[in-house]
Amino acid sequence: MRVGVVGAGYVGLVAAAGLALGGHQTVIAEANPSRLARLRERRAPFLEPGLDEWLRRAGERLSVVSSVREMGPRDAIMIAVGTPSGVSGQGDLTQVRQAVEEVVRTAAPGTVIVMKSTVPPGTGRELVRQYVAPARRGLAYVSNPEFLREGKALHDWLHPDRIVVGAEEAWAAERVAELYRGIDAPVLRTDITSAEMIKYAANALLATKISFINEIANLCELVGAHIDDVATGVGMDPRLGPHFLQAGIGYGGSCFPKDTRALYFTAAVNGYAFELLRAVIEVNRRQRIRVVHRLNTLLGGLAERSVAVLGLAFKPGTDDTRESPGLEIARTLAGYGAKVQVYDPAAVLPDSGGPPGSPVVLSPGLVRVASLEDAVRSAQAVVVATEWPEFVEADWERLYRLMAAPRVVFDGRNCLDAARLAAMGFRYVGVGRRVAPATGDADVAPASLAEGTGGA
Ligand SMILES: NC(=O)c1ccc[n+]([C@@H]2O[C@H](COP(=O)([O-])OP(=O)(O)OC[C@H]3O[C@@H](n4cnc5c(N)ncnc54)[C@H](O)[C@@H]3O)[C@@H](O)[C@H]2O)c1
Ligand SMILES: O=c1ccn([C@@H]2O[C@H](COP(=O)(O)OP(=O)(O)O[C@H]3O[C@H](CO)[C@@H](O)[C@H](O)[C@H]3O)[C@@H](O)[C@H]2O)c(=O)[nH]1
Repeated sequence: MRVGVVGAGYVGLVAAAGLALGGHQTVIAEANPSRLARLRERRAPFLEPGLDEWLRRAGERLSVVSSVREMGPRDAIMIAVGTPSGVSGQGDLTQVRQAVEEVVRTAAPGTVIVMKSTVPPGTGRELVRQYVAPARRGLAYVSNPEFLREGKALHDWLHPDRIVVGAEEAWAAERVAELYRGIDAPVLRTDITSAEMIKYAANALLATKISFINEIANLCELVGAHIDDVATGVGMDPRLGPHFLQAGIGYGGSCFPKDTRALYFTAAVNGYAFELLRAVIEVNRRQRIRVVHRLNTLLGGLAERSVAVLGLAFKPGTDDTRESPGLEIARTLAGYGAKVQVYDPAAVLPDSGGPPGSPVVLSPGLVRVASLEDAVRSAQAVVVATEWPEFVEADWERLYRLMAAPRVVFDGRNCLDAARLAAMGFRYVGVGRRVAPATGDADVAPASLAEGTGGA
């Protein structure tokens, strides 16, 4: 088939490369000049393991243009543009509206418009009414939400749990299912609005699991239970499952924060107060503040204290810093007068042009440094915000020597060996984790259990 893709973000680019490798003649339109330049060199404009290789392998079957009108006639055009949070938390549909308008204006009769962007339930119906139906050119609109994860996007493209196709016309749904020929996954046919809702409900439920386990972890600290064992035991029930029960400083990224807010907003404008989702969002916000509260207690204040924050990417395996917990915590600490050094092996900050080779001052009191050692040197406390292997496998004895007293390690991802670090003399603090007191250091466990547990 001749396929077009609008927008070369994670979803658009992975889809375009995947469709080309699946045998479709694919053209991708990207409006951002720097992203476009990278694509023309067959390089992905962001970190996604294996994607450069896919772009090379796609060869002639994948071409790159700067706008929708250069695409030529297509059987299907996928829209994969951004849907960020608007000022009130609603899904900002500016890019989507513009893309749909361009497609409707230029597409050949009979083109199927495939919505890959995450748009609030009800959006597709409105777009059809406003743009697609009045064009009267036999265009069809299909909702086809995407469930891939950053860092594992190629695997997820090839092995999706399901392909959701929300359509009014059977021929259009069949054409979309045909795009995925060769991919072994169940195809779920629904109406447009239900397909849109599936995407939000899935993300909201995953976010709920995270906030739930974080609240259980906070409670573990108060009653003296160990979240690692609790999560393992809970996850052994197949009705609950072991996934998304990792306690820590909460979820970040380009999807969960904005999609939970957008669903909450959609409920609100439809006259429904989605209380459970409100709590999920609030718990996630507090989880980040708790770190600041805990350090404030353990360091006897924050002003002039030296803190290293390790991890700016919202999770390992990506360079994406959208809604990064580490970045927010670092900014908050600096705002309270701490001297904060941040380090991340891959993260790209939009305003500083990428990973630095030398220290970059991000704002007063907040410096991004180029190595783990530089970050922790003279730091009184370290916050592990992203569980990069470089941090998990670090020589913590060496880091101990570089740091200054009281050598607090706040393990925001529960990814370090708590007992080992405590035995080395660190003041280890996890999220819902009990630490056995090291010999001769009996205050480690009570301190990590007793302080900062009030829901900041
Ligand atoms: N990032 C993910 O892991 C993920 C996973 C599933 C779903 N989604 C959803 O997919 C959508 C895209 O998110 P993303 O993170 O992949 O992308 P993104 O927001 O990083 O990038 C979107 C791209 O579209 C381009 N663009 C916007 N309007 C355009 C136009 N008219 N013509 C050409 N290019 C245009 C922008 O320049 C930008 O490069 C969002 O709705 C998101 O919620 C994202
Ligand atoms: O048990 C867990 C699991 C995840 N996280 C955090 O949750 C965030 C999101 O993680 P993940 O889901 O792996 O990353 P994304 O790439 O944002 O993918 C999510 O968001 C995408 C965009 O909608 C969806 O397509 C995916 O299915 C959905 O997993 C990250 O900050 C993680 O650190 C936790 O705190 N605890």
